[in-house]
Amino acid sequence: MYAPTELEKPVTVQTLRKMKADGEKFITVALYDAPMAAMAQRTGVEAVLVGDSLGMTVLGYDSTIPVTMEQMIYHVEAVARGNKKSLIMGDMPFMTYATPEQALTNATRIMQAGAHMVKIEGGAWLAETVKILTDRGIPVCAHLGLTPQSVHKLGGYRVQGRDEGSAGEILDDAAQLDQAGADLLVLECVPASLARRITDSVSMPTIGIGAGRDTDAQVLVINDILGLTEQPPKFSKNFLQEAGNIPGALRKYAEDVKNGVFPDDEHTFR
Ligand SMILES: Nc1nc(=O)c2c([nH]1)NC[C@@H]1CN(c3ccc(C(=O)N[C@@H](CCC(=O)O)C(=O)O)cc3)CN21
Ligand SMILES: CC(C)C(=O)C(=O)O
Ligand SMILES: [Mg+2]
Repeated sequence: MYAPTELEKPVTVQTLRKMKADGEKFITVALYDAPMAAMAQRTGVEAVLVGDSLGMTVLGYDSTIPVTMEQMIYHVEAVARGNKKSLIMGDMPFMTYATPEQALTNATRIMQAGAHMVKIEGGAWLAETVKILTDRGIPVCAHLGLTPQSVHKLGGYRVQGRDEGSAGEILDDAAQLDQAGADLLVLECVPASLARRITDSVSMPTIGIGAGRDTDAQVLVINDILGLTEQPPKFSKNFLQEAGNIPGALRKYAEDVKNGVFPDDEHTFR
């Protein structure tokens, strides 16, 4: 059984690719401040995501749509000060990567704030942007399935890819983003079988949230791990309840992912 320990050296994209090849799960947490980022480093969390979910979890908005570049930069800087070992990913806010030119300008600012990678939501339409960013040395994490910045187009925070047609589309999007040079792929709220098919078919590591246990990694929002969310998504789990304290909750989440215990059936869509 795996027990988490402090990260010894900085985690890179290459570290995560090797873990995929070796079949070792890696841990990701979406978090927003220096002390939590430091705790993640001490707990061996390989990647931290400064998510635009901060609009909902920290700032009190109803969606991620109002989040600005200035807010993302403020929180990326805080996380980068608190953590010198995890791979730091920064979400690009709504409409800041609508064109490749906007994506270049805005990704530059996220990287200069201390991120090691940017994350963008969308499918094949982003392939050109992924190529332009990665060719210029900016690693990219793609994000498919439930893409919260499109909540008004999707009609709510709903499971995606349940019928054969939409599943095929997501599979095709993943292939095109992989081909374009994306470094990682978040799969959110998709059936476990689809996440597994994608994970087996792309070269980049996949990170699941509500995507079953067969992705290369898992991510959860720290507020959900710590039971701070009023109406938490079904796929999330309050680890503070069993652990009793905050470091213990983070450790339990990391252990359960590494040991293939989380997510179980209760936290998985079929
Ligand atoms: N605290 C928090 N956790 C998150 O995981 C998260 C955020 N905030 N904010 C940004 C997005 C929004 N996310 C969400 C929000 C709600 C559901 C949700 O309520 N889903 C339904 C499933 C509906 C269905 O079955 O189709 C659920 O009951 O979980 C899912 C993802 C994920 N992200
Ligand atoms: C839930 C994760 C994947 C995210 O995009 C965020 O925290 O903003
Ligand atoms: Mg996000």
